[in-house]
Amino acid sequence: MAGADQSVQPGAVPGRSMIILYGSETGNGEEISGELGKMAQRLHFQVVVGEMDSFKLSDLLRFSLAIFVTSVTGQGDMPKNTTKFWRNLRREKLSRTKCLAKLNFTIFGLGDSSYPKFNWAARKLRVRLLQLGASEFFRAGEGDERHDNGIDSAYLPWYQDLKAHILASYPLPNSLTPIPEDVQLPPKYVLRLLPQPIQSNTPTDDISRTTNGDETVRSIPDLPPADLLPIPDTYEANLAANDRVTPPDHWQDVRRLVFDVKCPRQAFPSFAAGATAYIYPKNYPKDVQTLIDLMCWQSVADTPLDLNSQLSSDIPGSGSLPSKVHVNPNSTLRDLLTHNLDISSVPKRSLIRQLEFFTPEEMEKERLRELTASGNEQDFYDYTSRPRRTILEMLRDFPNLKIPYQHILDLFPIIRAREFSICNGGASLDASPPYTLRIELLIALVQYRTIIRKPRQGLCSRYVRHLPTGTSLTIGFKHPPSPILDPRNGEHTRPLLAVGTGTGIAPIHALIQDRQIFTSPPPGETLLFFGCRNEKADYFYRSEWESSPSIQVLPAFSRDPLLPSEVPSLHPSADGLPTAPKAEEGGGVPETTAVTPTFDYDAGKNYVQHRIRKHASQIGPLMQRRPIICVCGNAGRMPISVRNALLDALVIAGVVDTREAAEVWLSDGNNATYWQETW
Ligand SMILES: Cc1cc2nc3c(=O)[nH]c(=O)nc-3n(C[C@H](O)[C@H](O)[C@H](O)COP(=O)(O)O)c2cc1C
Repeated sequence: MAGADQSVQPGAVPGRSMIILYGSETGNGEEISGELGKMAQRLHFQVVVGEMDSFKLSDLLRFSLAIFVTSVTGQGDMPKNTTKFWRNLRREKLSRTKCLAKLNFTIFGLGDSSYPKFNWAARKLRVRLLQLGASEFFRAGEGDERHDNGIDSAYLPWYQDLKAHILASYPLPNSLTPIPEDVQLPPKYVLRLLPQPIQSNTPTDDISRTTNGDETVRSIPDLPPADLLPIPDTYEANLAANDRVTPPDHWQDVRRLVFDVKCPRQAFPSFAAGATAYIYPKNYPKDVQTLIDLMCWQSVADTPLDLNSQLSSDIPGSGSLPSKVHVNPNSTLRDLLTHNLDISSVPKRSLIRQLEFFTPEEMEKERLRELTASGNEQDFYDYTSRPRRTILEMLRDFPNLKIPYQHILDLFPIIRAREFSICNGGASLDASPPYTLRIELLIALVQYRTIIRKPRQGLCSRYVRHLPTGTSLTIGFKHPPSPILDPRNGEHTRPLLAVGTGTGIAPIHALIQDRQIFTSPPPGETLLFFGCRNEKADYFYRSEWESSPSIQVLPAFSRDPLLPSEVPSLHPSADGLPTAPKAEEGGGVPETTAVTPTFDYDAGKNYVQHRIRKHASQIGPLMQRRPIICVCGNAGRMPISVRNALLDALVIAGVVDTREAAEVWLSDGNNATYWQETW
């Protein structure tokens, strides 16, 4: 086993223990927690890393230090895998105690500053821990996805400072020094083969063997196998439609997927607009075979693995496998690589750091070290994220690197479920028996050329592209922490001010259909700003909007030629705004001198924010009737530009006098509900 002799059992110093708890939706927080865990091991801590929900409050007090890492989801909400922990922490009866007085903690938050509630999860958690008497042993850190280098911009310096602080404040005994980076830590999970070769559960008609002289040649199927994995809280779904909704010559392939699901109806309540469905993509058999050949795993690839024995004793409750790895009985290495391990994701720093132990070649070791060295962030970015290089491609660049199959669970990331907003609601959720639920998704397939001119497809996009109708797959649902529409309170009569771009129209469409169920009293009016590229290519649901009298749509086609009358100018007062009567003339729309227009990156273009400013006088009265405001679509600059435009609209329409007052007005839940879902 290459490099295994360098492995050292880190001698944890008695009384030197650390717990790292994370809340994470898409894996960024989990990745950071893993890195912090390795740092703690090198500093001779006995360390435990796990999701917040896998711990009890009392567990915390058994450790000398605790590090919390959490991202944010929804509208400033805690991630799903913190729900139980957070509920316990917030119990009323704890408020009168200092029950965490013995806890020394620090916290790192992951967020996106385009959301109004930036890093709220970490901030809320920190405040509560302090309320309960815990001490902060090191300053809190906050990462921002919007920064040029994403979360790393704040995380990397925070990590370095934290390490130095721990070494200074919790010094090692004189006899010990930190375990150097070039010494391999023992793996957390070690795979073994089952002693008796049993037939793999991979269908033999999928992978047939033919004999070519002495050699056995595997014929590799084109598409991933259809076997379903035993994933808790998921349901079997039948793919009823997989239609391209953009014209074949349009740059983007957008699919409408329809699933018929057999699930207890309470698993998907009515009025669930804002809910998402998640599906698990799979790797393509050819890629899996390439990796097997590269790593010389041919002789073990199809032998069932012993997945029932204790592979890890590290994480309480994790059992034998990492909690997110779901397997069928008698699974093989090939099965794990097909269904569970994300070999086509961009390699993370933690993976690259470990790879040097599996190549005997000094040049390769050096290059791997160089990539993750402090100060080399640009090189790392240029090699990994910029060209969207995959793990498989990276391994090809290091021909002497051979990973022992036993270590793969420790190295490769786990394939995560991909989450999509459900785009239907109301009566359209009813399915014909034997199914109980019909849901629809609108998915833009990810395909592009990178700077190294390689065509790229997202793992899920590639999986969905060729998925035939009639395929059974595993599907799960997530509901927003609080419903957008609460039918008990007559919420449907509130006006809806929706801003959607591209497939961001999905949750808005679901909400509109949910509202249409009501007839007496009927739903409130809907004003929809919809942004897309071309009127003829990606104006989703156009016919529905046009045939519905209670919905007014104001589309912005960013790539279609603008009519001269529509060319937005830089100043909002000249931005095609209707000439407003003076306030004293009874028109209620004041002069616009108080407005500070935001000269966005998009000046001179035709985006939703321009439409919003242009139609400010229409938005004003609607704002005064406690609207539900939904902003959905691409993350990036859109959500901020839209919020700025809405603030301008409040001033232009005379609802408030200044931008500052508009900020206060829009943040007050009594005036409007602001619901943002951008990705
Ligand atoms: C649906 C959704 C909602 C989000 N809501 C917020 C939010 O309210 N505030 C914030 O600061 N970041 C928000 N984010 C950004 C995430 O916190 C950020 O992308 C983070 O890196 C995700 O880390 P994770 O992979 O560990 O979940 C949101 C992201 C998504 C996809």
